[in-house]
Amino acid sequence: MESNKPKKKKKRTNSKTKKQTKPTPKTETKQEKSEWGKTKTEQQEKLEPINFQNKDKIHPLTKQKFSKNYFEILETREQLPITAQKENFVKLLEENQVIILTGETGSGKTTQIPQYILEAGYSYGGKYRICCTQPRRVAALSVATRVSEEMDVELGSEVGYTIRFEDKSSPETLVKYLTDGMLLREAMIDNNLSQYSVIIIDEAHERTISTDILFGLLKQLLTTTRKDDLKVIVMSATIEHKLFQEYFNNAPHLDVTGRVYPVDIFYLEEGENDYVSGVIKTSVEIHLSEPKGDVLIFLTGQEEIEDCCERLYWRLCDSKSSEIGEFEIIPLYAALPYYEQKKAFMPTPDDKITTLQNGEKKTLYGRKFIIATNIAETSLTIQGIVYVIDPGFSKQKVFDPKKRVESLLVSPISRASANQRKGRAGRTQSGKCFRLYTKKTFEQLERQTIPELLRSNLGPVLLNMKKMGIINLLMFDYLSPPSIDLLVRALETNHYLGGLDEDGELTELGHQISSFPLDPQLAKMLIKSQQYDCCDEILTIVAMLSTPNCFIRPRKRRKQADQARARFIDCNSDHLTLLNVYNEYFTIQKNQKNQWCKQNFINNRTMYQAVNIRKQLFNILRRLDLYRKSYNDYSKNQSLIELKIKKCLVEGFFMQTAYKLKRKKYLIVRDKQQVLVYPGSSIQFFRDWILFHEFVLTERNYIRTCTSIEGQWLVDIAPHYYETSKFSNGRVKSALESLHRQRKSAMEKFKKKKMKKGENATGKETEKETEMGKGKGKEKKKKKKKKSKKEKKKENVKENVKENGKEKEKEKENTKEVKKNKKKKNKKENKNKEKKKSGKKNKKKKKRKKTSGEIKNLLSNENKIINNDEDNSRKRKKKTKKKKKEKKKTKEK
Ligand SMILES: Nc1ncnc2c1ncn2[C@@H]1O[C@H](COP(=O)(O)OP(=O)(O)OP(=O)(O)O)[C@@H](O)[C@H]1O
Repeated sequence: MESNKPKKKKKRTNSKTKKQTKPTPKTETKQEKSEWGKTKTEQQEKLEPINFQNKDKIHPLTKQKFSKNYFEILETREQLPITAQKENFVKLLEENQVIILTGETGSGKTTQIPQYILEAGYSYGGKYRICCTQPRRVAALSVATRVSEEMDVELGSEVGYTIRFEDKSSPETLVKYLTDGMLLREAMIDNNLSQYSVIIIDEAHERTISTDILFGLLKQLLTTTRKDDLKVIVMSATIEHKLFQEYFNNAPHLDVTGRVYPVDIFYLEEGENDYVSGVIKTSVEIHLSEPKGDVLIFLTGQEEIEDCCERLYWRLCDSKSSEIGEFEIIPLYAALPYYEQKKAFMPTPDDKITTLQNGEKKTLYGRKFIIATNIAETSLTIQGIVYVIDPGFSKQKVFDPKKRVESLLVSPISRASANQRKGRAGRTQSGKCFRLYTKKTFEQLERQTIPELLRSNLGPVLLNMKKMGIINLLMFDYLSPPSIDLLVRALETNHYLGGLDEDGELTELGHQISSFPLDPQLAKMLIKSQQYDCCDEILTIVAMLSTPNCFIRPRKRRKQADQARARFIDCNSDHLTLLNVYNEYFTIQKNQKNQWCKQNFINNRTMYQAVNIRKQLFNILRRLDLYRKSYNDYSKNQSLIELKIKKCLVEGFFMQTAYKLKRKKYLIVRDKQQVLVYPGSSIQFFRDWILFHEFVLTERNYIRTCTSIEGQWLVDIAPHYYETSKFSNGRVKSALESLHRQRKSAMEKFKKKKMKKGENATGKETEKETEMGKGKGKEKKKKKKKKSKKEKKKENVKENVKENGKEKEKEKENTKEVKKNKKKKNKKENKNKEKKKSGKKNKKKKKRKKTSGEIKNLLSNENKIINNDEDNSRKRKKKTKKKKKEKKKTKEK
């Protein structure tokens, strides 16, 4: 991975073309033929080929001498099967707008095609870029690194990459590798993708949501705004090219045959039940008996990989053979930070030579075992990989639009995936692929992976599509159209969330949500956090939720791990437990963090990643002017902030709630699915209402990462979602009805108290009552508000908690009821007069008792906030006064 090329100290001076570094869209292009497949534009006549094989051996871009490394790599590049097709490809590109390119794994598509396009002049003297998408971050990064070496330039200059939370490109960049998700995000800002002259969609067989939406978007651009000056190439080793040819108006197909090194495939004779044990057994056999070469193993997820790493380590150590070669076991999955992922590309341990009992000398090979998810399945070349072990499974997203639940299921891979996995061997030398299933099983696998668009929750991507200017989502030209159910559900959830208005148009909130590379629920939580005065805490929680589980629970030390974890636990909330972990981690000194993680059974990598993500999210929040430092100090005022945090969680996740049936057994609110709280949850007090982050489908239905909430918050924060008319009869409906009733009476009482206070202040109680009843007291009320500072504060806090406009509705309802209950009120008011006489202190106590006893819901919590806020502000004022006095004294002295 690491470049052997000596690092340049000085920046090179740019050639003439370099002056036009910042790519700008070409606006004046005259088209001779606008028909697809055969276009020749004015631009194409202006192609400026770049000659990398000039006689002077001077680099055409850097204007420096080529390095030695360049020529060495050039030799291997020239042996790639794609080299024979170079001229053919360039000619096809000249004549067509779209090309479908297929070719064996390792034939040179990803690394060579962008270079051919650049050499042919499609950067138009540096005005345009060529980009190549990858479904995975690690692939984008490693391929960009390789191509920068092949082109003999620094990574980040002429060749760069952009992945989520990381951009290594510059205005000089001519060839850019980026994830398909990042290209989509770019399309949200620049709908025409005008900086690119050629867009390559690589690994098209993966059919990720982003790739599929890009297909539709590019097709639209090719017939409208970019019909004259954009070219698209669709590439893969394993696609059904005809499907793409038809979709892109009979675009030509170019197939690159042949590969450099062969790969032998081995199947099991009988199926393997426990594939992880199968992997360990095969790995040990390879290490003990196979010739030199590293091993790449495919498993389904982080936990499985970490577990397998540990088991394989002990199995190799316990190996009966007296001596074995050095070995290193390296995990590789998406959540690892880059410096950890890079270990997969580091050199293999050295061989050892041992003398056998009969005096013979034997070489014990050093070996690397890389245990990866399917992030290593496509585009990657890891030098030294000779053996691939493929158990035939991966985790796949499955969304049920009726139940509204998305889960990751361990499922059999497709034949296309199996061939990609095999293709990770035989890239720099010949290889072997051990499939831990029978040949018959292989033949029964699906040909292609089912497109993600057909089996995922489209909610997160929908706002992005809107932002890209796709007006009618139902009529969008999908390569494989998703079901109406999926689309309607996505529209509906975004509408409930407030991202889309009644007409399906993006709201201001929707625009803000789509600015975050997050699920809309998480983004909304972040946006709303300012309102609840807990930006810092929510930033941390969102960052922690965007990383894998931070708690480690090794098989042999589970008890110790659980004891260590207990320190962080919040008995009512997994979210707050995560916050506790992060807060403590943050206070630990940098050089002691690793040790602290070990002691506390916390995954250091996860924490490192959370810190990084938090920084990025903080920057976005600040850029949108939505960040406000949390006013209260969490460590000092925990219960108040916890309340605010929980309400803020409800702002994002009010659609993911459940109602208690039995202890750990809940019913998902809208969909009536019975679920259990995940066994590892921190929650110990199982309240009536619970909010969850994830639905996990294993042999049972679980909800994971939960927080106990007050039901009243749901009807207060999302009354539109919790309208009882939307629920069928049952427990949940009757619980909600009772919540709505409580809410009404709570508001009524709240109103009354407000009124009473006002009346007490002026001594004209009955007058106000009647005026309020008639709805004429607004102006007088405003004047009184000005008089009373305390009341003002209360209202500010209350406004924060309520949703826009809801308060007005509540007031209307209340004024109607005030009329009806006039007589009752008068009686109570008389009682209150008596209470006032009995002194202020008693009065306060009684009020608190009354509210806590009668209203367990929102109102009591609001009052708590108000009271706490008041107390805090009083304390603060006292403190500042004291400080001022002290300062004065010191000055006087
Ligand atoms: N980092 C690297 N180190 C050494 N050789 C490499 C590296 N990357 C690529 N190669 C060489 O370049 C060849 C072509 O790689 P490339 O990724 O372009 O193939 P591909 O056709 O796109 O394969 P796939 O379909 O698997 O993505 C590899 O087979 C390998 O020989």
